Amino acid sequence: MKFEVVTLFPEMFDSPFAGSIIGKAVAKGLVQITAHPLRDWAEGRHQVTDDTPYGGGDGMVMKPEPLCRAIQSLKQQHPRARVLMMSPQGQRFTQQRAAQLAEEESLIFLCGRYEGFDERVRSYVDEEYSIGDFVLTGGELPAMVIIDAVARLVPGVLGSQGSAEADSFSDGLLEHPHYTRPAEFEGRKVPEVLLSGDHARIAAWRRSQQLLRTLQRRPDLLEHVSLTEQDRVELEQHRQMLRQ
Ligand SMILES: NC(=O)c1ccc(NCc2cccc(O)c2)nc1
Repeated sequence: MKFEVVTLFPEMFDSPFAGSIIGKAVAKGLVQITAHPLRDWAEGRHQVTDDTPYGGGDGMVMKPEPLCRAIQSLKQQHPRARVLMMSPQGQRFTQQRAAQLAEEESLIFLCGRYEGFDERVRSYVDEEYSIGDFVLTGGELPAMVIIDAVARLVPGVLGSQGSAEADSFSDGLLEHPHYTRPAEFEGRKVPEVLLSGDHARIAAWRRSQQLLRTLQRRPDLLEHVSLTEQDRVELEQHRQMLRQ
C-alpha cells in the first residue's frame, strides 16, 4: 500500500515509523510512505504556499494552486488514489474508516498548516478527516496517526505481533483487560479464569469484560454494536451491578 503525503515539513515523516512495526513493513515492501514537499509545486522565486485571508483577519491561508498542482501530479502517478484532507472540520476518523481505507491501493494526504486551506481545494478532495476535536499546528501528526491505523491493517504487516481482529473497536467494543506474568504483582493476582485453560470460559469472561468496560467508559459505542442474546443478559447484569 502506498501513502503519499503533501506537506510543508517532509522531514517530519523521516523517523516516526523507523524501527516500529510500520517501519518493518516499509522495509518488507508491504507499505510505502513518501512525503512530498508542497514547495515543489509553488511558483515564483519565493515559492509561496500561503497568503493573507480575503475579508481580513489573523493568520494565513494555504493557497489553492500549489496544493492542486500537487494533487494533479500525484494523481497522474496514482490515478486511483483517494485524496484525504486532514482538518478539524473533517469527519471523525474511526477504526471502521481505517478498515475502509486499508482496502485502497494508494492514499494521498494533504497536511495543512496555518489557518487551513482555501475552500476551493476541497473540490479536489475525496474525504476530509479529523482525528479529534482539537487544533494542532499542522495536519502532519493526524496524517501519521491515520497512516499508522491503516498500515497496521494491511495484510502481513502485523504478522505475529497480534491480530487486528482482536482490536478494540474491531468488534465495536472496548478491549477486555490483559494480563501477563507474573501471576501475582504487588499482591494483585491474575483472575483465576485466565489460568484455568478452559478456553470457552475464558472467551466468555473476556466478552463479558468487554461489555462491562464499554458500558462503564463508552456507553455511546453500545448503540452501534450487534449484540447476542447472551450479551444482552450480561449487559443487564452489569447494569444492575453498577446501579447498586
Ligand atoms: N483534529 C485534526 O485532525 C486536526 C487536523 C489539522 C490540524 N491543523 C491544521 C489545520 C488544517 C486545516 C484547518 C485548520 O484549522 C487547521 N489540527 C487538527
